[in-house]
Amino acid sequence: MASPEEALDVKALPKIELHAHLSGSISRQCLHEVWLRKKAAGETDLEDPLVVMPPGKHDYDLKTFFPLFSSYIYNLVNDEWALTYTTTRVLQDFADDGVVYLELRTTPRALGPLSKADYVRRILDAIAAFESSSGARLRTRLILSVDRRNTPAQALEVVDLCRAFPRAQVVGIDLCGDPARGGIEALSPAFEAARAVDGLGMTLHFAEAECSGSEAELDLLLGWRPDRIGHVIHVGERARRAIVERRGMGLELCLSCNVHAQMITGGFEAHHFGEWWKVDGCVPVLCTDDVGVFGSPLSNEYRLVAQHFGLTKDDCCKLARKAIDVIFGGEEEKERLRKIMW
Ligand SMILES: CNc1ncnc2c1ncn2[C@@H]1O[C@H](COP(=O)(O)O)[C@@H](O)[C@H]1O
Repeated sequence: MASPEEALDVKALPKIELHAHLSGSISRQCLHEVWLRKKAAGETDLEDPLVVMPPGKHDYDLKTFFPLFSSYIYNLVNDEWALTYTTTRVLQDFADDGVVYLELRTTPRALGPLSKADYVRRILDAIAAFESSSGARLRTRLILSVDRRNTPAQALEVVDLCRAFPRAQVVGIDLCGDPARGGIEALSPAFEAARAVDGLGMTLHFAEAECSGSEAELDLLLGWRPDRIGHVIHVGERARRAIVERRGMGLELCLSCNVHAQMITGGFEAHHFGEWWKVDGCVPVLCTDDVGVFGSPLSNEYRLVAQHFGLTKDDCCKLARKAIDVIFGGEEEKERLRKIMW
């Protein structure tokens, strides 16, 4: 007889992805293709991505992970063509994995002649082109990220960009980046300004590492009144109570990322998904974070929770559907999802 997890086709299950970083979601094969083209054109001295990030290597910890972007991926995906090519491939990969709604997040970067606003525009163009030509059920909205390294002025620039694009396209703002980087009090004015933007959702990387899990930091972040929080690892009793009391807060939980990056100990069984998934008052959502780095597509995250926490087919379908409550994409999109999600 089939076990409960065998009975569920996790790939065919219509799924919602709410925590995916664009640059971290690009597959190694796709990076390799970008590299091949740039190498042939004499446009890059970088090493082959398949050498820098060998297939099958997923054990990047927080020390080795962030430099992958600043010293490698950002230097390879550094022009309009590469941005469009990689974005389109990321969308195709999510669609192929059965994702029907995606909130993709990215940190606006100026790329040569492209301003940060152009960067956002090119990604939105790629999304529109994909939606009109692919035939996939995937709908994608954008979240703009503030990196913890950003100055207060740069963070305000991200808020301005959020404001400048229609809510049908840019639906939220995020705080991401290396959690070892402190000093985020300086970013408060930006997040307070973001809170005042009509209809803009807010999600924050939250208690990702021990150094970013102090009561002072968590109080500060909760004071910005996020709608969702990501990772939620080093959370003390007080913050846990505050989260539950908010009622309906989305928790973006990234099992494979947390295990492979050794952000938690004890493997999948010890993941805090096990504590949160039955808690009344918040909405845990399975997410991939950086599927290009950690190698686990969203369908696999559902397989993992079935395997390690005994979720039945019905539990998995309910978990997937529950995410509808915390998307930033608006009522019409929620209605569409209610119709197509099992
Ligand atoms: C452990 N997981 C994580 N924690 C914190 N920040 C992360 C992250 N994974 C990715 N990023 C953030 O996303 C950027 C790359 O995508 P974009 O250039 O924005 O598309 C990284 O530079 C990092 O700041």
